[in-house]
Amino acid sequence: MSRRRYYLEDRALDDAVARFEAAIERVGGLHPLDGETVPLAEARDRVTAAPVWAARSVPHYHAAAMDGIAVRAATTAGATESSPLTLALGEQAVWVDTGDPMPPGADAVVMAEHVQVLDDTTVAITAAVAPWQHVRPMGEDIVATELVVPEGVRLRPVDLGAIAAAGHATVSVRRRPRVAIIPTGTELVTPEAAAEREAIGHPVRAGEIIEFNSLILSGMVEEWGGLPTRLPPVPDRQDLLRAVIVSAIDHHDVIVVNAGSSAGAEDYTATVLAELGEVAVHGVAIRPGHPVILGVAGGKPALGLPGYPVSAALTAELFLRPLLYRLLGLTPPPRPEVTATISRKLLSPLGEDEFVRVTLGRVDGRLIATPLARGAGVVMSLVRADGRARIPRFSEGLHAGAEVTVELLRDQAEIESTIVVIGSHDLALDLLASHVRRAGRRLSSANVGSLGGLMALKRRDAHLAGVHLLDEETGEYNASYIRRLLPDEEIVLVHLAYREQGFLVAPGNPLGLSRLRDLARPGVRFVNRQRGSGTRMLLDYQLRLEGIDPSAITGYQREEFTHMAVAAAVQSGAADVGLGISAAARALGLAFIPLFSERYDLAVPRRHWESELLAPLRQILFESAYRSAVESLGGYNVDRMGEEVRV
Ligand SMILES: Nc1nc2c(c(=O)[nH]1)N[C@H]1C(S)=C(S)[C@@H](COP(=O)(O)OP(=O)(O)OC[C@H]3O[C@@H](n4cnc5c(N)ncnc54)[C@H](O)[C@@H]3O)O[C@H]1N2
Ligand code: MOO
Repeated sequence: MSRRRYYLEDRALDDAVARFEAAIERVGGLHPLDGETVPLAEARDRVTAAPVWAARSVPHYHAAAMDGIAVRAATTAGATESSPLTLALGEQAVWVDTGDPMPPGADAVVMAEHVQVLDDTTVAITAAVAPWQHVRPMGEDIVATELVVPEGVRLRPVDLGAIAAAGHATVSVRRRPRVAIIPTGTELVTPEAAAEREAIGHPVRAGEIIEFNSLILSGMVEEWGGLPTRLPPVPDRQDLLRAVIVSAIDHHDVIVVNAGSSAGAEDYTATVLAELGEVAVHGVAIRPGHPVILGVAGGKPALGLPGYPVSAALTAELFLRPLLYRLLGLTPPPRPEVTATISRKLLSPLGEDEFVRVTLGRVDGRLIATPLARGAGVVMSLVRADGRARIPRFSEGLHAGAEVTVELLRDQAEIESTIVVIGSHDLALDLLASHVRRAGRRLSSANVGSLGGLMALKRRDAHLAGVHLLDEETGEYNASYIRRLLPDEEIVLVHLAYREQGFLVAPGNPLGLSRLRDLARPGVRFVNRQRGSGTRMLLDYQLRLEGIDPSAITGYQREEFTHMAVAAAVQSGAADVGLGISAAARALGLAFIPLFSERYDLAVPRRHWESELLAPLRQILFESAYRSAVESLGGYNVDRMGEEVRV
């Protein structure tokens, strides 16, 4: 068996699009789909297939616009507060309500406020009216035959209202492009099957993956106006994949196969599409999304999107979205763009257009773009993204502080209400993000460690930093670092919580570990955190206090980079004990032996601390709802939350 059948191409993005279009032309091209008539109540977001002309006028008769008396304007001349004019009811004046048809001969309405009833047959008016005053003449709103909405409009609620007013009960809209979404991969388990298995104690195993790309892709198709069919995952077998695609071709306008796009032994997408039509492109010089396949199958456009979720979503946006718009007779609208300052250096390979997801927030008047994780498998980078920066293929990247154009993926108003937090990550901060939302703020946090957070404050890239830095000389938290790193800034150091650090051990604590000194016991295998991490500083400080020699600890040299990695080492049995937070123990079902309490603070430049933007946050720190939510995370003490600490 040859594992690598061929090498992927490296087509430039515009060249790839041109080849894809040429292949579609060869099978007859893409034409706007036929119109279909639908009831107005079902037509929201659909695209008009023809102009809508008014079948009648609105209003379709002259209508009183106020409650009062309908009159001939000429008969009211000279009436004022001081010299009222008497009119005979029935002859010169007729009572009308707003919306009533005007009686024959009347051309204006005197508002009830200017009418005094003298007796059953006469009224006095205290104001004159001009012709057509307080009347909505026929056709004021819509004139029969006028254009209500043109062809190619995505119908909004107000459009539907106007179409109904203009005398229609239905509207002709383009048929929605039907898109077959075919996830492939023997390892895929539907979310429903995974939940059922979890419930009966057979959770998904290593190597099995919950199938979620089809949810992302079908949601995107719907947003773009298409009608997705999410097919069940197809195992990696060429005959099965072929059969599913063949049957999908008959009932769909576009075929999307997800995964099996690269050069693995079980990547059949390109082979099958080539059998059923033509592969015009396999491999585009973009990142992520490189192995994308573009072609036709059974006379329909067919795409093989890479399996990694970020790659799948990006290639759908680049190559599928324009197709759907064309089938709807539309040009895809460009996304709104902003210019932002990139907060970190971004290296990008020459030769590829790279699309980097960023978060955005306005700090000191500048829009700051912070790059998110770049891995194509990190779906959370899509969840967190506020925008997407494109690093062109002839660029090697951006230096920190450079200007970058960002396509917006979120409403700009929401971005403007964002509190930017950079620093050490903590669950209490995640909870804070939920609580500030109720006050109309958004908290976006980037995890770069405590020192990184303080450096971000120095560069004015963040509103605040989450920090837990132990001064190993004095045992003091945070203040000395702030004095040293930010000597020119007035920083408010606000206490958030004490959080427990302790041993992460196997359930039941089989080795009976309870004190720091136990790490030096023979036969105990430790797993350490990397130098520079807050947890490592805490360990080294405590070892020194207790006079324990690190070289007596088996495994002291073995370093992991996160709490979760330490917990995983203990869970797998590769180590007996590590130092970390209780949340990591809980996540992997380990036991937790609390040992120390470390202080986690927020460092906030005073001008931000006192800003309108942070006002809700200042308040939330004193609300029992937030405090008790943090406490129920377990392993936190919130007694001094909100206290300002001397720097
Ligand atoms: N030797 C090479 N290996 C890879 C290359 C390459 O050029 N040469 N390209 C890499 C790149 S870049 C990408 S992107 C991926 C694309 O791979 P496939 O399209 O063949 O996809 P899979 O390998 O089947 O899956 C990748 C990854 O994504 C998960 N996945 C797949 N489908 C779904 C789904 N519907 N829902 C959720 N997750 C899904 C899958 O389990 C894998 O973890 O190839 C690289 N390798
Ligand atoms: O090009 Mo792949 O799509 O980066 O992960």
